Amino acid sequence: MSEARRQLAEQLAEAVAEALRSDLVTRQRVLLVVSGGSTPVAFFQALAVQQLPWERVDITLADERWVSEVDSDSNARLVREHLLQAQAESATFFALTTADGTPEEGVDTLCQQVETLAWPASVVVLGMGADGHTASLFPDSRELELALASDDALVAVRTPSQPQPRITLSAARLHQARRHFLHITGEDKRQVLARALTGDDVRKLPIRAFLSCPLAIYWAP
Ligand SMILES: O=C(O)[C@H](O)[C@@H](O)[C@H](O)[C@H](O)COP(=O)(O)O
Repeated sequence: MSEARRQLAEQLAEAVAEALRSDLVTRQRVLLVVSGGSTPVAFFQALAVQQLPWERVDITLADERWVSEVDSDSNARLVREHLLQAQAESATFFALTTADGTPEEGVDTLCQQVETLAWPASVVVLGMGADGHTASLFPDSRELELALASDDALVAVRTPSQPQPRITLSAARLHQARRHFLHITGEDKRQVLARALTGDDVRKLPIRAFLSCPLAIYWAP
């Protein structure tokens, strides 16, 4: 990893930890929503060693691949291996899968259970793909319009560009947060973000759904 990306991960971890500490002054419990993929690993590792009352922190995912938690593609596995460690080990993690065979079968149960978390989230940390997707709001997904419009907390998603079915927090639920961060790296994603900032069709670049509210963009080359 480049020094710039390591510094970015550290700075994002410090900002997220400070946001959680600030909300913990007035709230008994707080919620952190994180994204999966490959970018967050260094951020997770830097956040895990931050000093704060992690036993009062709920953590869940912005989205999940509908796979077993032992699968290398599992975002829950990524969180358990890199974030629920060190000081952050005592946080409460809410995974976005059930024993059901498909997200369509599990989504209603998860929609009920997810309400037990400390909404509105103190922090949502979004990633972004080269196609402008964020969470599992994919431009080529049949469920994109539903996920952009639904008031449900979670939506089951299938998309040709991804090997597994997915479940995602809806845009509405992702918007229900006090702070939003976008964590991206590299020139390709910088160019996609630049396009997203200049256009308005959210169906082509779903990250646009989060460009009309304050968004702290953490980018490094
Ligand atoms: O489940 C996921 O894949 C993530 O939640 C997804 O939205 C991710 O943030 C982007 O795909 C970027 O992924 P990378 O960090 O691997 O580029």
